[in-house]
Amino acid sequence: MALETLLDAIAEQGWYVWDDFLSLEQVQSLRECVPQDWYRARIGRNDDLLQAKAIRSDRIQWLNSEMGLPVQDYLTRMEQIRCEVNRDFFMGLFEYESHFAQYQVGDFYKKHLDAFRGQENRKLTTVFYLNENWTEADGGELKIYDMDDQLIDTVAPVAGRLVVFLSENFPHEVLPAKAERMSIAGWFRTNGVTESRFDIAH
Ligand SMILES: O=C(O)CCC(=O)C(=O)O
Ligand SMILES: [Fe+2]
Repeated sequence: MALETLLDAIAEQGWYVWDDFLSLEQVQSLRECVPQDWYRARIGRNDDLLQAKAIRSDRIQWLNSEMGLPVQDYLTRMEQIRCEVNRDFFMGLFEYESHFAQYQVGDFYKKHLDAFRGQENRKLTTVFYLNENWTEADGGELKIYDMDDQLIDTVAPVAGRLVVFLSENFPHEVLPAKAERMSIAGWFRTNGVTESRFDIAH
């Protein structure tokens, strides 16, 4: 069962690429839920926009279950992963936040860690790709590094593929897209302390 393979890989190496997590049909119905009103992505809760633009240039829209059944189904699958990971690793993952991301031609996301300062409660990252007919000429690969800055893998953003990794352990970057690139990025979070404040649901 694929979920067990994911859990084994997280235990052994901390990351996993799950091909055909969803079928092309499911990808298509998710794409139909993608909203039109995008806004510029930020890099933290309190960052300034100019600084953010130098680091990432994609546009995002946070997922919510009112976007339709395919989105609800996606969130249900993430909930299953959350429960299994908690059962196996006692990670205490508390909730999941996720957004659609749209990279237009030239858009990128420079190397970063998802668990940024002041928000160390992002523990497990997921990225799901919605790009049918992706070819190498379309760019936008995800490069994953270890903490010694050694390249671990270069992942093509092909439709149906889910990438999962420990948020605190793997710097990564998105190479400039040469064609429109769509994804759902998400994070399982623990309850925690944010900027020295007890933070029960943020
Ligand atoms: O889209 C990707 O491949 C990764 C996106 C990412 O790193 C992020 O949104 O934090
Ligand atoms: Fe990231």
